[in-house]
Amino acid sequence: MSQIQLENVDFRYPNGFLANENLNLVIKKGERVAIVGQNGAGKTTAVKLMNGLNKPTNGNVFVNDMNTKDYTTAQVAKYVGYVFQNPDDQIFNQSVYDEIAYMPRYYKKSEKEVKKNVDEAADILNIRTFLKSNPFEIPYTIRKFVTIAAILAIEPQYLILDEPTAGQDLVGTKILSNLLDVLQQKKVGVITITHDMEFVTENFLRVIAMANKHIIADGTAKEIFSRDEIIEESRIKRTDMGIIGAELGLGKDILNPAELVEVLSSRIDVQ
Ligand SMILES: Nc1ncnc2c1ncn2[C@@H]1O[C@H](COP(=O)(O)OP(=O)(O)OP(=O)(O)O)[C@@H](O)[C@H]1O
Repeated sequence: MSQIQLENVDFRYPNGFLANENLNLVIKKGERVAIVGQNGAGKTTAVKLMNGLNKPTNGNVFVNDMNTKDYTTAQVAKYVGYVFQNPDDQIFNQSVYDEIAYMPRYYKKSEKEVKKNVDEAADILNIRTFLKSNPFEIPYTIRKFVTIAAILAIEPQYLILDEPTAGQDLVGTKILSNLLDVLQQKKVGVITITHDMEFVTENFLRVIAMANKHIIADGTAKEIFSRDEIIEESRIKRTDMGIIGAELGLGKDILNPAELVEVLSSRIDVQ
């Protein structure tokens, strides 16, 4: 069965610090999930469990039918690709082309297939003009797209994005939204860690809120944002439209401008 499953998972770092406690979740093929929550809640630690970079110290993580404990990270990462929060932790090749080609070559694809993977991934991220560039000489935001393309080129079943919109302007954020649409068509699941609630409410139906090592809520964006105790405990912020809606007493689950306008116009009609 194609899914990621965390079953009673704890993760303790080698220094003894317990970063995740009793995590349980299932993410199905093609699902889009946003993981939100306070700094240090354990979000990055948790997603690294999903692609085998971290192995649970208690419980089990399954990717499809593979228990990650029994496989190398490279074997798991073929199915679940993780894009690092900081591109400089990921990039090490001297050209953008070689950086994107690295994993397909690692998996012993022919150069013809490698080129196809590189071109496709570069087109989705709008970075074809940079293929010959040295990745260390291009802007940070483009470097971030290079790292996403490098993981996309593996053709994973799931893509994990860690803070993808950080530092991106409107055009960059639109390229990311377009990426999500392309991945949806290809039935590739997407798991995003983000502090950008506008990005969450515009692109994600399912939201997992974390606080202090735990998953404290798992539901639709509407369910999560309408609950004050979840917002407070996970220290997330409602969207600007959500704040205005709540201040006006129009409810706590308004997510975007269209919903605010809809609620306001229905009130005006009634009067
Ligand atoms: N290698 C490590 N060794 C020990 N502790 C670590 C290590 N990496 C992270 N931690 C600790 O684990 C906790 C969870 O970190 P993690 O990066 O998973 O949080 P996060 O929710 O992703 O935070 P942020 O939003 O700030 O990125 C933090 O207290 C962090 O200091």
